[in-house]
Amino acid sequence: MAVMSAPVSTVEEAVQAALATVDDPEIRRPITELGMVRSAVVGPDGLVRVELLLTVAGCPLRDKLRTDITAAVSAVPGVTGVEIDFGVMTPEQRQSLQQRLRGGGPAAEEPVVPFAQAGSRTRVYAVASGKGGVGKSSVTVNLAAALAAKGLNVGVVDADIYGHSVPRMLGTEARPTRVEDMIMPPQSHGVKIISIGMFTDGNAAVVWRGPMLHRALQQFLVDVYWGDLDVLLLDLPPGTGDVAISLAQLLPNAEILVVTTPQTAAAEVAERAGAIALQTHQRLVGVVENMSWLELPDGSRMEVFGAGGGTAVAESLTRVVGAQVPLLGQIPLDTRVREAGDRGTPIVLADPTAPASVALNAVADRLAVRRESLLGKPLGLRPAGR
Ligand SMILES: Nc1ncnc2c1ncn2[C@@H]1O[C@H](COP(=O)(O)OP(=O)(O)OP(=O)(O)O)[C@@H](O)[C@H]1O
Repeated sequence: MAVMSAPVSTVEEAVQAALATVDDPEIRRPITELGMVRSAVVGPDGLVRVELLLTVAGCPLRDKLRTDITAAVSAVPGVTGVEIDFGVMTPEQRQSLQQRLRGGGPAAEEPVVPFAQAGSRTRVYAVASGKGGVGKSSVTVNLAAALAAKGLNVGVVDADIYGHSVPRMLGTEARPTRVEDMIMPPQSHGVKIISIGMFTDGNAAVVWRGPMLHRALQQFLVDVYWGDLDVLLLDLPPGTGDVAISLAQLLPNAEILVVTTPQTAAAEVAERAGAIALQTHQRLVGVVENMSWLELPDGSRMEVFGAGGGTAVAESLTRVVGAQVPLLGQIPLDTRVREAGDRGTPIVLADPTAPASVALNAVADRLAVRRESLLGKPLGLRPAGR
């Protein structure tokens, strides 16, 4: 009995379906949806020729695309081999991709910050500290990694003009790529990252004056393709300055998370952060005390930097703003926090059972709650007994 080969159209459909499972590594949407598959032809011998259009010439992720496409298409029954020809999108094709990513509409006249729109479901947290070196960036990257590990879509804007240590702490040296005037953020440990350091060559000390900084921040929020984020964290420079004011203008709905050590001149920090929040009408989501104590081998705690700073800041802020500002957590001093950061894998991922990780995860849990109000929304209740 002759063996019937599957009709070609079916194989072609299956190849299309297989291609639709391949995401562009940067944009994280199916290549078929992005208009990147120019053609996919199945030859009579079962050899599939795919013509793929890259968004930019010399796309660094070309090999990854090749591997992913080959794996997906080879798995289709009837396919004997896969050949991929790479081309590059024309400016028109890139423009139409950009429009598709922006939701169909033409580019707006006025830059629109998606997270500041009324319907935005993204919770925005600006992580601030009174002074440098208290572990603001460490807290930011650990919260980001913890939230991503919980399955949330998370982005981080590293706006710390003095430090920009976020990419290193999250283990990426990748540079963002551009599609027309959209910027694709690198991703690491499931977190999308844009850092002010990615736009300055090497470690060149750049003097960021107010207007320039405002434009940079605006670009990070408007031109970066963040996709649908659940949480956006911003690592602010220490102290209060131009960035805080820009932030308030660009993201009036951002909530401020204050990081302090037990020793910090609590009243002073609280007063300053509180005054800014009052001026800008931003909500203070809470205080994280970092470097709270060092656990000694006998289980006792050594309070290296004193005690009570976090509570004092939270109480003082509560008084200043007239609304409850909670102490969200106390993170112990632990050399593993620094080592994990230096290695590019935050401690919440590298050593999830360490007390510092447990404390950071508990803070992340409190921040993970969706901003959506329940008013007028279906509650999705299940029948009793299920
Ligand atoms: N809980 C902790 N235990 C041990 N080391 C820590 C802890 N938190 C932060 N560190 C270390 O302290 C140093 C300063 O932390 P980090 O860079 O996060 O602070 P920062 O407030 O963001 O500083 P800046 O704003 O000056 O960049 C880093 O080397 C970091 O690894």
